[in-house]
Amino acid sequence: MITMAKAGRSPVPVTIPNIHVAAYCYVKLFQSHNISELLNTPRRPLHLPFSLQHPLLLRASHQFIMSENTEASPASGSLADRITKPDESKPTDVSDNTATDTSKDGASGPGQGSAELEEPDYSVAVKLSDLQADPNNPLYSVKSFEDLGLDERIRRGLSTMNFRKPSKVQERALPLLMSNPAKNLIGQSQSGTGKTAAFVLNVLSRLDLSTPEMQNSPQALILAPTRELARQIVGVIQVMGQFLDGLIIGTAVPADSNARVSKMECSVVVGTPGTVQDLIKKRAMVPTRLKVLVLDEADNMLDQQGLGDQCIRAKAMIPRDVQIVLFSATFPTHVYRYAVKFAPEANEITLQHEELTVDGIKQLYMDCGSEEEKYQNLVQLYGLLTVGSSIIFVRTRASAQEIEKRMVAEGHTVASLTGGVEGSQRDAVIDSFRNGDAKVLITTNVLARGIDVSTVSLVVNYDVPEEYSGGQRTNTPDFQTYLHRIGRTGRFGRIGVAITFVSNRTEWEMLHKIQDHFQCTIDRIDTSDWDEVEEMIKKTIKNTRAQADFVQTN
Ligand SMILES: Nc1ncnc2c1ncn2[C@@H]1O[C@H](COP(=O)(O)OP(=O)(O)OP(=O)(O)O)[C@@H](O)[C@H]1O
Repeated sequence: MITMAKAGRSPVPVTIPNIHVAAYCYVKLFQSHNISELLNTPRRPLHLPFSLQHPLLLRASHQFIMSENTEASPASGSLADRITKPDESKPTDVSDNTATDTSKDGASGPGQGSAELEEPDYSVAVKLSDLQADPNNPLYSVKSFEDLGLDERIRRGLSTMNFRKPSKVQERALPLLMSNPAKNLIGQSQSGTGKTAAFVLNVLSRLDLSTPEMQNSPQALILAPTRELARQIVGVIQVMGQFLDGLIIGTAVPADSNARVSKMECSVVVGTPGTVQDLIKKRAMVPTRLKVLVLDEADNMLDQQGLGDQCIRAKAMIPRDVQIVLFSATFPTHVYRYAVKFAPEANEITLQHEELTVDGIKQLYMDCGSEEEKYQNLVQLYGLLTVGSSIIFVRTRASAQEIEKRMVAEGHTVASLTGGVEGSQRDAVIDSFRNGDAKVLITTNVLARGIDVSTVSLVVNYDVPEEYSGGQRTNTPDFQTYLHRIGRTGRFGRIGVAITFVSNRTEWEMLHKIQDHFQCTIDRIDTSDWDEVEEMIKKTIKNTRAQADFVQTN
């Protein structure tokens, strides 16, 4: 039996004969978008005898979704119906996916169920503690940070960050990482589930800060694909390690053209592979005391078409017996085969690609009749983009600049960040996005990975992410980049919306391949009624779980 309570009223009993009927109702609620309300207002609780995350309910719901999807025909008037001609558009500009960019330290190319349940006023308060108590959730753990054997000073750092319980990847990875003798690790977990803390906690636990000499000797090296991600990791270490006396952190990212090379006299170095290699060559960094090498976004870092060469060369310059730690949300087969060689005899935490999408991210797509209609739809969405913060991903640097220019000229406040600008300018843009001064950021794949800004409630894929070969588009979806891009929202149990624009048959087909690959549902937004579109998206992104100050309760 399911009992529902409306604010100020007694619970209304609704008899649900079995889990399948409950699942049907659940799915229908989800599809009618009432789920955002269900998950929304804590003042109007819906009491369920089992959690919305109950494994049986989820499995049965999934079966309903799958069966409905296989029966469903494309929405009438949708792009699938309209398009008869192949795409004739061709790229005219360098993308931030190309090898040219990666060599510059940029990221690689990158219902209705039961009538009773239809009540739109009902809602469930889902707290982080509920998510962390559900064995099927990636944030679940049975252990505490104390159980994981972390130093008390490090746990104090975690407390200041309001980390109460580890996530699944932290709980599983930390004992493997911290055991002695140290073993290599290949770790995979969904976006926004706390991989950074997993490797930072291991690094901090392994440092010897007993003498000034050791404090000034790099003992851990963390490599990331972009300066923005490297700087973000430095920020995490600073807060997590704030009670460790003598901890010195060095940032090794490309300097502006006229800047002097600085010496890495620090205990931990975080940087991009090309710059670290340069520093070692110039003896500005002495790697002899390194104990740990971490590659964040490891599949991107080891991809032979991207940063692979630089990482191999950097590894060749450091002691052979370092612990090698590789983390990412994605490990495509061809990179995984290489990763096991890069990190021999590693312990492994891996996932199937069907397990990779994050439940809190509502995936949608929008039919756009043309490239110009994409722009017009983006402008229509502007009010929603600024409810929280949003990131708009485009294919090329030129289109990022062009869209920014047009929107600014029309009086909208937007910023853009691409690999084509100097470091300090990039730092200023990302910092203003992080502190909320800039709420709409137009970017390329350079920011697709790792960037953690909890206020991001909306991601727009202005272009479907696509694989490149020899600098040319291949009409093949870039599954990994899609997942990383949408993962900029829905961080650590929050809720977000990801909208992908499709303007031709090729893009529509790529989107369907993405849906099949991840076995997820990407719903079409009907743009014939913008008020309804706005209402639906607003409900989700105004959800309590979408808020930046998402309260964590025990
Ligand atoms: N145990 C925890 N309790 C509460 N919040 C946490 C915990 N671990 C991590 N977080 C927060 O979760 C957010 C996402 O973490 P993080 O950036 O490490 O994710 P990730 O798994 O590396 O994601 P991505 O694959 O996108 O790089 C961060 O804001 C982080 O502060």
